[in-house]
Amino acid sequence: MSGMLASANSLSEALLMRACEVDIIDLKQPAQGALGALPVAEVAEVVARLGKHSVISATVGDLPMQADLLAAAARAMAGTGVDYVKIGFFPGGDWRACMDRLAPIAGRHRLIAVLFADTKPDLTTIEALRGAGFAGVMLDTMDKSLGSLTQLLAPSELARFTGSARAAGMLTGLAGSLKQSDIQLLLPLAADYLGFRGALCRQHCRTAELDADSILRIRQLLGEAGPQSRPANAEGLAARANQAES
Ligand SMILES: O=C[C@H](O)COP(=O)(O)O
Repeated sequence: MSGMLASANSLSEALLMRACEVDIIDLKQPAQGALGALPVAEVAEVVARLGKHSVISATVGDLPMQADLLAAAARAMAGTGVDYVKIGFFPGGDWRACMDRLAPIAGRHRLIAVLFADTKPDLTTIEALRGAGFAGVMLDTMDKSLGSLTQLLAPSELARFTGSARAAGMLTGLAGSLKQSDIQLLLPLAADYLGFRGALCRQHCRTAELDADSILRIRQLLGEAGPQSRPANAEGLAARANQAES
């Protein structure tokens, strides 16, 4: 069984995600890239409003692989109190130096490394990430125009990724323009979570408005995770969101 990570770009989107009972509310600004960041103050506000009852992650942005820059961004985002800080490992730069610089932060906060399937990452990186103290590793896509993760990598390659991450004792996540139809294919891989943004939005456009029915449908396809009954449609959801607000 895999949980559902859903990317939200504001407090109001995060409240909707909570009402839909997603497992991880992932704070990011999709308009600013694959891992576009929200301002630290906005993330802190969402954590203050939802943090007690929700698991929250946040991205640090599409940053170049410069150790000092990444460490400062990770430290600032971790300071908001989010449960997980997601850090993209983009092509170029010195990954080893970045991991070394992030290791002391990983000792105090849960860091998730994001590798990009469309850059053909070397899976031996997973072992190095574990050594640096990262809590998890996720596979996503950098160029959203290339199609979904399942179009870029064969099931055997995805299984090699989730298997390596699990063997390293790390949390595993899969994402990258995933569609509802990808879920059945990915569930046997038993990643800890599947991540979504585009598929939760109108016209499957990751910068567009969220579509509550799509969120609920994906939640349903991933199986019942929470103890409460889940609203079945957008009207039930609106009632739940209003309760959450009050
Ligand atoms: O972390 C998950 C991502 O936000 C996935 O975004 P996407 O479905 O638009 O590729």
